[in-house]
Amino acid sequence: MQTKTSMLSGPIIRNAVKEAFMKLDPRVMFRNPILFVVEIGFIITLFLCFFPGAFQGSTPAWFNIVVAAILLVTLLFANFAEALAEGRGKAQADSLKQTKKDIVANKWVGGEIKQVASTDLRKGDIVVISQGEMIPGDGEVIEGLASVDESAITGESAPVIKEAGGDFSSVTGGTRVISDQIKVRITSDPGESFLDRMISLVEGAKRQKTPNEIALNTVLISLTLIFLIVVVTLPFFGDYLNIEIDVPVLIALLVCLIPTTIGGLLSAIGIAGMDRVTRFNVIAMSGKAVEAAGDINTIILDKTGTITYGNRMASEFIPVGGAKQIEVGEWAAISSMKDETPEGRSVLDLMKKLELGYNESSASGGEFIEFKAETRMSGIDLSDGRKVRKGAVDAIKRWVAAQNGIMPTDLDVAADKVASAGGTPLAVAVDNRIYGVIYLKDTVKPGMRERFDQMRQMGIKTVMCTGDNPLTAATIAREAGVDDFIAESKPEDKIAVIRREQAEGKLVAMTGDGTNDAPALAQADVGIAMNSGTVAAKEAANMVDLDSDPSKIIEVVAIGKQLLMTRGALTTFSISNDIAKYFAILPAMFMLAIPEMNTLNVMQLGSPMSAILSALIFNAIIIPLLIPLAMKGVAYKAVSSAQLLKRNLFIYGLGGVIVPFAGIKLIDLVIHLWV
Ligand SMILES: Nc1ncnc2c1ncn2[C@@H]1O[C@H](COP(=O)(O)OP(=O)(O)OP(=O)(O)O)[C@@H](O)[C@H]1O
Ligand SMILES: [K+]
Ligand SMILES: [Mg+2]
Repeated sequence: MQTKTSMLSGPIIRNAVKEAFMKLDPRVMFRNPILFVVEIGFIITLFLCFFPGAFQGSTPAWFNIVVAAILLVTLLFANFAEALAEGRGKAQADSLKQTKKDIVANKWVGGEIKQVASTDLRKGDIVVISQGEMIPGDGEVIEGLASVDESAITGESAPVIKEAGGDFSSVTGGTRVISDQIKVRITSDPGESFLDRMISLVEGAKRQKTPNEIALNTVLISLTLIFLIVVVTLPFFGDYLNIEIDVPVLIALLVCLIPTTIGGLLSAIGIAGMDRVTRFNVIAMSGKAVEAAGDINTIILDKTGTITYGNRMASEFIPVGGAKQIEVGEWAAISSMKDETPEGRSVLDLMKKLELGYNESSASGGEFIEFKAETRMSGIDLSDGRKVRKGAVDAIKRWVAAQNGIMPTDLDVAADKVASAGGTPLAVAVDNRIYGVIYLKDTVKPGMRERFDQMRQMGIKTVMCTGDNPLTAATIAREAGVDDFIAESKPEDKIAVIRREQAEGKLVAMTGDGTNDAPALAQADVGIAMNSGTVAAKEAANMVDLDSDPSKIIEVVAIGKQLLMTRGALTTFSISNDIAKYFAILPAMFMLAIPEMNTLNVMQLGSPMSAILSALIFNAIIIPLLIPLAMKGVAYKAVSSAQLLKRNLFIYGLGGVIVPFAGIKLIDLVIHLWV
């Protein structure tokens, strides 16, 4: 993202203060029933400030004024928390909007270029973009190759190559072509582009409560209702016992008992969680996706490029069946002349490094066979009829066997040697003869084992899916420390793994970038597409990683977990707080009516009135005090959910009881000087 808005910049705070007042509008307040109850309490006490005797109460006017003031401040604090969380998103949206300028697009109509406004482009339109021009909308390159500056979207200044066909064909509106020319088919209608979606997401325009949030809200509202009923019926008991209970005191009791703390912070926690993902350069299409990430049981990972660096480089030609090393190199090179994959290019690099030559002209007139994940082979059909292939050893064996070829006895030994070192063996064959093996070297990224250990401690299973052979897969799986692996898998096998896990009731996350990953990305509960990937992948996924770093899935899960933990911790804290306040206020209430009941004053508070006001003040100031925690998230540790629950219940449950006792006592010591 272009702007990394700091957490608390001046304008954001100023704006949040203003918003806090605007949100007092009952029509806005109504959406948060807990705070709405507080607002009604405020209105009643405000009325009592002017007509203290209206409900035959005996509390003095000054007491009513102070209660009304504290209630107002409580509302403002809660509104401020939400506005602050929203503010950062708005600031980001503003800078994105600047990227989204209306420009003139060169539309390709019937072989001619027509200039139209970018806002008039529709799905299916073809546009031509040349060096220096802005790409007018999201689309897919259908012709040509260009380097594109995507820094406006990704914040990454290095240009990326976009070309027709393959996994690097998608372009985003608002990015700039910095060399060459491409023809692009537009894939989104006005207002529905990636940038549009990003803006409305960070702006919170589309922010909907997630199912988890709705469930928690329902519990909190039920609690509020129960306390409301309890408090409303109290005066009747009072009448029966001949005790007069004043309305402002009842309101103070109610506000202290209902979960105002979590009610005030709940939406801030949700917004901040999404914001953390955004700052991490991942665009989540919904809050639900972020939460689902926190509940993930299984992560499906690619081997190449995710667990390993993925720059698989040819490092050795190993001859088999009596062939010579130069022959292996020669055929490997010929099969790679038009193979634009990193693997293919590395074969030609190795030839240069070994100073081996080959007859390039023998390929002329031949038909190149592109690498496909389905066939796991690439090569060329020469004009003289010979067919040259390189590819996964089992795939080449099958291809050669189909032509009644013979298997060199030392082939498996050579392949296994490469595979057991964690490398990928590619067999090289011409028609029915296998010449040897190319050793593709790849390295496991550092720190993977620690990350997978953490995942395991969190109770998450990691499954590596790879098109590679079982031995290579096993070696890398062991080295990286994943729980399980699937070798020789075709793209459709990924979707099968996901379905199998989901059938066991598990939530599954995966990353992908190709069009053939799209169904699996859609099937997964959390699908993270790489920004460099195809339009299909990005549309199927519910998150897009702007940095195109597939291993980020691990952090996204951590952020989701942290969001759920923060919500749980603050809910626990809020509810145990309310219990503590009960012990401060209830005795005070009865003492106010029957001064002889001093034994009830367990907290030894100064006077009944200062007890009530202290509890109410504490109830208000705990909200801003917890804003940093709500926004930053609780400290995160990789342990199982059960352990987490125990730990959080202990810290936030016990803390939630102790902190208000201490806080209320402290406030009472100060205000008792006057009250
Ligand atoms: N350029 C290529 N030419 C021929 N065969 C290749 C080429 N690239 C890869 N292969 C073979 O095809 C197999 C599948 O490749 P693919 O890229 O689909 O999966 P992978 O990279 O091994 O696994 P992952 O899913 O972890 O990325 C590889 O294991 C390799 O044996
Ligand atoms: K409360
Ligand atoms: Mg791959």
